[in-house]
Amino acid sequence: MDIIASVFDRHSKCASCNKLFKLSSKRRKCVICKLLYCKRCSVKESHPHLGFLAPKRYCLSCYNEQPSRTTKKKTSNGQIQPDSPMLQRRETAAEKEQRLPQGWQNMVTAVGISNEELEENKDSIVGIMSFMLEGVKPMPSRMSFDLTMSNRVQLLQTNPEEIYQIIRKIGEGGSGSVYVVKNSQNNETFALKRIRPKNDKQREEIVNEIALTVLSQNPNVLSYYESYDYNGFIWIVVELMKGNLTDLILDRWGRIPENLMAYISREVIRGLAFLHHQHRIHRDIKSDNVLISLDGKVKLGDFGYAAQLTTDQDKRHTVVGTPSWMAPELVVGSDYDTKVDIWSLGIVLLEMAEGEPPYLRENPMKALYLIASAAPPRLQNRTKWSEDFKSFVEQCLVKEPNERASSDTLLTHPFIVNVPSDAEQQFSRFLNEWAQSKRR
Ligand SMILES: Nc1ncnc2c1ncn2[C@@H]1O[C@H](COP(=O)(O)OP(=O)(O)OP(=O)(O)O)[C@@H](O)[C@H]1O
Repeated sequence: MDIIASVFDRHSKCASCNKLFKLSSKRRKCVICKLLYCKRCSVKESHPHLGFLAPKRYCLSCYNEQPSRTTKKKTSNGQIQPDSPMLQRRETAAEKEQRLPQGWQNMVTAVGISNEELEENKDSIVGIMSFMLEGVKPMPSRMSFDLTMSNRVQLLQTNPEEIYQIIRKIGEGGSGSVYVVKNSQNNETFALKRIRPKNDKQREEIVNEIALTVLSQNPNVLSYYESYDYNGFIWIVVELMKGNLTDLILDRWGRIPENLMAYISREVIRGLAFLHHQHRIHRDIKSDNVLISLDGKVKLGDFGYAAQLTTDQDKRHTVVGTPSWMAPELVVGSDYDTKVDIWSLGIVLLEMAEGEPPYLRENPMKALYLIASAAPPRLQNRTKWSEDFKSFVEQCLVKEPNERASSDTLLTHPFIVNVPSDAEQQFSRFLNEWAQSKRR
């Protein structure tokens, strides 16, 4: 009997309050410090998927010490190791609110929620907002990114011309030609980019471009279908668009209504925010790489210069891109990050308003010198444009990258928040009228 009692009626001391409690199972142990705690001095947390089948218990101090983002776990021998998201302490509404970008309230009122409703339901609205802006992925290591890349890029070795019939050539890029093609199996049309790599390095760059396109699939990024490695060429099949923003700008600059410029900017920033959340830089944002379709869609294309930041290399310093759109920190060879895309977006806005980027007519060397040394460019005609538009451009074109707005912050700027709800249809009508006028 004594033996049975000792098994079923063992008592232990709580490591926090010293109270004796009945030890019925190991679940009284804090999973972090491994000491025993009574019910009052510990927290039981359910597994997000397995629920009560796999709960974990933490003592209050280990539970509260967990920083919500980079949670670390103490092992029994006192070492610190990265932890699973499950161990993260739940953030309070006030903490969540602190993480929201400046001006988030504008975003809420823009979707028709009044200030009174916002005050009344602040906690739940803050919860929704922080969920929407969630999605910032942890930065991968070089090794894990290379592994993901090699798993996701598949180059078919068969002849693509057995499936894709070339209809006509769209254009010629620096690296290859782009064609409209028709898939003979389903009669759908696509764009096909055909490149003949000159050497192994260029081949590697093309595979990098494909990988970053594949990994960046989003409604504001050109859709990717498949690629082939056949007959000395790399063939990349992507969604067919009407053309690029440059074509529209060359014809209609200064006459694109401001609300449509805001819509185009919003779509570009949505694509950028998605890339930036994954610590990816496009590095060649310019009107040529913003593709548009007659149904009003706006997508980022050409990932030829895109780069993935990793824990091994969280900044870049290689000077790549197209001179007039390059950010000052990139031009001077300093370390740079995702903020270079924001500068380039500011230049795209100047293109839409004024027809071309600053310094386009200068010798490229002089252009780079001016970007680095002159005051940031601004919209020339100060009376023609709204305060919101001018302020938006100014927030993109800040020379100091740390002071330049991020893609998340720009999404909450009034210029973007006030984009009309039918802007996509308006843009589609505008493009169709433009296409018709060109046909005449
Ligand atoms: N998916 C697509 N749908 C429609 N047109 C496209 C598509 N992709 C590219 N184009 C057009 O084809 C032309 C050549 O594109 P490409 O990306 O090769 O040019 P590029 O940007 O000059 O190239 P690179 O940056 O490699 O020098 C451009 O006019 C571009 O707008």
